[in-house]
Amino acid sequence: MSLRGAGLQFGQRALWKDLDVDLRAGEFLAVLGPNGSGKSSFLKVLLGLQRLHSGTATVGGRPVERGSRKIGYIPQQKSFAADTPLRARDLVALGVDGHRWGLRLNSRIVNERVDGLLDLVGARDYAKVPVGQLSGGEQQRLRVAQALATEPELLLCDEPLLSLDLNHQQAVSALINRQCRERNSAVVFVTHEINPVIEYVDRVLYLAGGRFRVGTPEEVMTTEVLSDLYNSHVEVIRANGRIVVVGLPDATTHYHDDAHSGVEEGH
Ligand SMILES: Nc1ncnc2c1ncn2[C@@H]1O[C@H](COP(=O)(O)OP(=O)(O)OP(=O)(O)O)[C@@H](O)[C@H]1O
Repeated sequence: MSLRGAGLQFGQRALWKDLDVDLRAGEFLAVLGPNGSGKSSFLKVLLGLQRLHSGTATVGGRPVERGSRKIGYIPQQKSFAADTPLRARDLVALGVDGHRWGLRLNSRIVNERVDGLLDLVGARDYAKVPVGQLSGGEQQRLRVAQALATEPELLLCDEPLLSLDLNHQQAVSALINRQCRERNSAVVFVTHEINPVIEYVDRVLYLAGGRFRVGTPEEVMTTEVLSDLYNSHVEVIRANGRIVVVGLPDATTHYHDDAHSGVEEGH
C-alpha cells in the first residue's frame, strides 16, 4: 500500500496533507492520534470509501478500489441487532465464500475452513449462537475471523481491541501479528493505545492537529516529537517496555499510554 502526497480535507479543515507512506508485505503499521485526527478516514481511503483531496493511494500497485478481496477489514465496533438472523459461524462463512462469483466452494471445505477460523479466535463454543445474542467482545472476535478468511494482502483494523478483555486483547493482537509475520499480510492497526501491540509494531503513523509523523516507535514516540505535534509540552515516559504519554492537551480526549515511534517527516 502506498500513499503519495495524500491530503484529506473536509470543508476548510485539513485532516492531513502531503502524506507519503509505504507499507510493505509483512509490515505492521500502528496509526495513532487523538479523536477526530483522521485515523478511521485513513482506513476509508484505503478501502476506496473516501476520496483523497489530493495525492494518490494504491494497494498492490493499483489505485484503491471498493470491495477488494485483497483487503481484510475489521471495522470499528458496532453491535449486531439482537434479531440478526445469522449464527456466529454463518458470519465467518460469509468471509470464506461470500465473493466467489456465485461459484460455491465445496461445503466440506468451507466448513473446515470456518471451523479453523472459529478456533483461531476461540469462538467454537458459540459457533451456533445467533450473533445478536453475543457479547461485544464475542462479536468482535468473529469480525477478526471474518477479516482473516480471505488471507488478505492488506489487513485494516479499526480499534479491533475495543471491548475485549485483557486475555482476548492479547489473543487477537497476537493473531493479527501472526497473519502479518507468517502470511506476510501488511497490517494497518488503528488504535488509541499502543501498548497492547507495542511488541509487534514496525512503524507508527501519528496524526494530530492536521500534522503527522511516520517512523519507528523509537523515533515517533518521544517527548520532542509529540510535543511538537501537539504544539504543547507532553512527556513520554517508558517503563517496562510500555509507553505512557503524560500531559496531553485537555481537548485531547485521547488517552494513551503508548509505544515508541520513529520519525520521518510529517506535517
Ligand atoms: N464524510 C465526512 N464529511 C465531513 N467530515 C467528516 C467526514 N468523515 C469524517 N469527518 C470528520 O473528520 C474528522 C476525522 O474523523 P475520523 O473518524 O477519521 O477520526 P478518528 O481519528 O478516527 O477519530 P476517533 O479516534 O474519534 O475514532 C472528524 O472530525 C469527522 O467529523
